[in-house]
This record gives sequence, structure tokens and C-alpha cells, in this order.
Amino acid sequence: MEKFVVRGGKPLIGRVKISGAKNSAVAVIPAAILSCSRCVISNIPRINDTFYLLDMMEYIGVKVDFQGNTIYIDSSNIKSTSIPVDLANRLRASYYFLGALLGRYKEAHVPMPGGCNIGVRPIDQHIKGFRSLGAEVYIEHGIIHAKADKLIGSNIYLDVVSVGATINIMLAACMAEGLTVIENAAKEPHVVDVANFLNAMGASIKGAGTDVIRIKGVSELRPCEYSIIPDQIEAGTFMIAAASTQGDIIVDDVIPTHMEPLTAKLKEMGVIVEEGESSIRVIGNGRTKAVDIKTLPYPGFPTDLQQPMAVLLGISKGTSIITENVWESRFKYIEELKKMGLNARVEGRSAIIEGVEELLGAEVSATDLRAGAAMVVAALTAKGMSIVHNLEHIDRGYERIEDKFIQLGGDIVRVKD
Ligand SMILES: CC(=O)N[C@H]1[C@@H](OP(=O)(O)OP(=O)(O)OC[C@H]2O[C@@H](n3ccc(=O)[nH]c3=O)[C@H](O)[C@@H]2O)O[C@H](CO)[C@@H](O)[C@@H]1O
Ligand SMILES: C=C(OP(=O)(O)O)C(=O)O
Repeated sequence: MEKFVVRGGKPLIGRVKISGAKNSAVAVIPAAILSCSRCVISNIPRINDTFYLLDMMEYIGVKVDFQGNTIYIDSSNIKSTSIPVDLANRLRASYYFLGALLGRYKEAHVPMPGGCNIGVRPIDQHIKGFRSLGAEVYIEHGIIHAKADKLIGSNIYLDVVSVGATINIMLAACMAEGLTVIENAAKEPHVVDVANFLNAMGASIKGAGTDVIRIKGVSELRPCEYSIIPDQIEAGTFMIAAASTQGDIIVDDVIPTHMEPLTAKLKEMGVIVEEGESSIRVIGNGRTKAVDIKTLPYPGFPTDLQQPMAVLLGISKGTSIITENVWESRFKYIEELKKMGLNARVEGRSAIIEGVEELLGAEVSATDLRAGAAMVVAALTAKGMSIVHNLEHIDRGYERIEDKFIQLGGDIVRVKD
């Protein structure tokens, strides 16, 4: 077990390079199964979710070679369409093996996925999509079995806007016969990125990034080279940390339009944000003003950023309300932040935060991935020493988080418990 020891209260200053997007990489890697040959994918973050997926790829017979941030994937010799429980339950994205294996082999046997414990995380919309394409799907002893003689394009209306279901249906439909239309599709940048990757392999997907996606089935997908987009959530975490520590950071290798829901809020709070072509500079500008946040599917404010944002709101002037509209149980971290002096209460789907002058260092735990990012931002912001436990959550989704903060002048060290 490892923990961070952080001495906070210093402004973060300098430049930080953003890694490839976790939620794009975790879909693109299993998607490479759809090509019967070699794909080269760059800008892949070296995070635990990537390593967990590569274990699953190797288990089914895919050859993978991960050099730096580039993965060479050779799917020409797959031997199995079943994923074992102990590999699948380490992360959420194992559900993408369903769409990818079903799409290529018309058969997949994948355990119920793991991932952050942020409420009930059903996969009924994924299953509805696969069934609509003609697959028989059932769950037995915790394993999802999907099988079809052939997949036939279909019209699928998602009852809820779901990133996972949208991507999974795209994967399964790429080589289905005829046209598949996904209505009420998710519009997140990583949905568009996966569609672009599939199109680079020869798929015919139009409309990704809008709420209607049209997929014309093709007979096969070819090898390709692809570079995935920067991580919108990692970028946002550093932008918020710049503001909360009264720092001055240039966040490099970002797509500024992906950051607009956050940029707009930071500006509303009085933070100086300057957008470049592929970078954003964030400058602390005195104590921020309280604002309300409502998490929503893209282009709304991302649910994966409300946790570090709570830190900034916690030291802002006035009362802020965060309303979590995507997950029903994503405020567990508030109790941890209270140990640092956060003045907040949770009422149903809302956290009501009364800003205090400063946070004080304390011993806290990462209750999940983004809660972990919030603890790190809070520890760097708070006066005095903090200890952050349960780093395994943070390591699922952030590449070298402490090194990047050290580069910005943060006093943070990883030590063995
Ligand atoms: C690996 C990955 O990309 N994880 C992200 C993905 O999770 P994930 O793909 O699990 O999230 P979804 O977009 O599917 O979930 C959104 C909402 O739809 C509901 N739902 C979803 C599927 C379904 O079949 N039935 C159903 O009811 C969920 O309970 C939730 O309330 O998108 C979330 C929303 O942006 C992010 O917080 C996660 O970081
Ligand atoms: C909830 C998240 O991850 P996962 O869906 O992989 O659990 C996240 O990335 O914030």
C-alpha cells in the first residue's frame, strides 16, 4: 500500500503536459480487436486501467507491445471470446470487450464490470443495443453472454444518454449488416474519438458528437495508426489546482473546446483563463466567487470533474451548490474533505458548500478515482501536511500525477505505508 505525503499551501507554477484520455484509451484498446491485423495507437496513458486492459487482451490471444505511450496491437490470432472475472472486475471498461468480441466473432462472454463505486451502474442499454442488433444476451453467474448468428443493423433509441452504451453499440455495429442508427447517443469527446478510430480502420460512422449516430456496416476492418485525444478530465484537474492554489499554470496538449464547460465556470468565478490553440493558461486571481454546478452529459459540466471543483468551491466566497445529475452516489468524498475543514452538507443529489477562508492539511482517503484527484488538489491547496491513502484508485486513471505536480512546484511524495 502506498500513500501521498503532501505539504500544501504553495502556488503551483509552470507548464504541464496532459496525457491521452483514459476514457478514450480504454475503449480504443478493446476496439482494436475488430481489426484482424496490427494497429498502432499512440498517446495512450500509462495508467493502471490501460495495463488491466492489456492483461485481458493478452489473455484472449492478442499480441500487445506497449512502448512509451504507443501500443502495438496484433489481433490476428485471438483464441478466446471469454474474459475471466478477476481480470474484468478491476475496471469499468472491460464492458467494451462485449461489443468488440461480439462485433468480430458474434460471441462474447464477459463478467459484470468493476469501476468506481458511484451508484448503481446498470448496463441495460448496452444489452438492449446488442439485442436490437440480433444477439441473444443473458447474464448467468455474473457473466454476460452475448451470441448471434449474424448481426443486423437496427434503430436503437437509448433511454438514457450513456457513454458506455453508445460506444459499445458502435463497436458491435461496425460490421453488422446494413445501417444502425443510435438515437439519444452520448456526445462526449471520447465517443467521437472512438468513432474516428473505427473510421480510420475502415468503419463507416457518421454523426458522432451529435445525438444521432449512423453506422453503415462494412465487411471487415483494416489495420491503422491512430493517436488518441488528450484527457479532458486530467486537464481540468490541473486547471482547478492552478486556481485553488493561486498559481499560474499552462496546461499543454489540450483541446480547449473540450474544456469549455469548465473554462466558463472558472471565468464566472473570477479566475483568469487564457485559451491558446492547444494549451490553456490558468492564473489564480484572488479568492474566487461561489457558483452553482450541475453535472450533465457533454457538453454539460462533466460529472468526473465535480470532485476537484468542490475543493475550489470550498474556499470560494459564498455558497455554492453542486447538483450531480449523472450518478446517484458521487458525494462520498465530501466527508473526507470535511476533515480538511470543508464546510458542506449533502442533501440527496446536491452538495451545498459554504466557502471557508482556507483548508487545513489532514489524513484522508481516496474513495474512488476522481475523489482521489480531489484529495490531491485539496492537499496541495490546504495549509500544512496531508496524507492521502488508497492511491490505487488514483493510479487507475492518472499518469504520474505526483510527478506532474512536483514539476509545478508541488510538495508531494509517494511513500510505502
Ligand atoms: C470508462 C468510462 O468511460 N467511464 C465514464 C463513463 O461511464 P459509464 O459508461 O459507465 O457511464 P454512462 O454514460 O453509461 O452512464 C450515464 C448514466 O446512464 C445510466 N445508465 C448507463 C448505462 C445503462 O445501460 N443504463 C443506465 O441507466 C447510468 O446509471 C448513469 O446514470 O461515462 C460516465 C459519464 O460521463 C463517466 O462518469 C465515467 O467516467
Ligand atoms: C467513473 C470513472 O471511471 P470508471 O467509469 O472507469 O469507473 C471516471 O473516470 O471518473
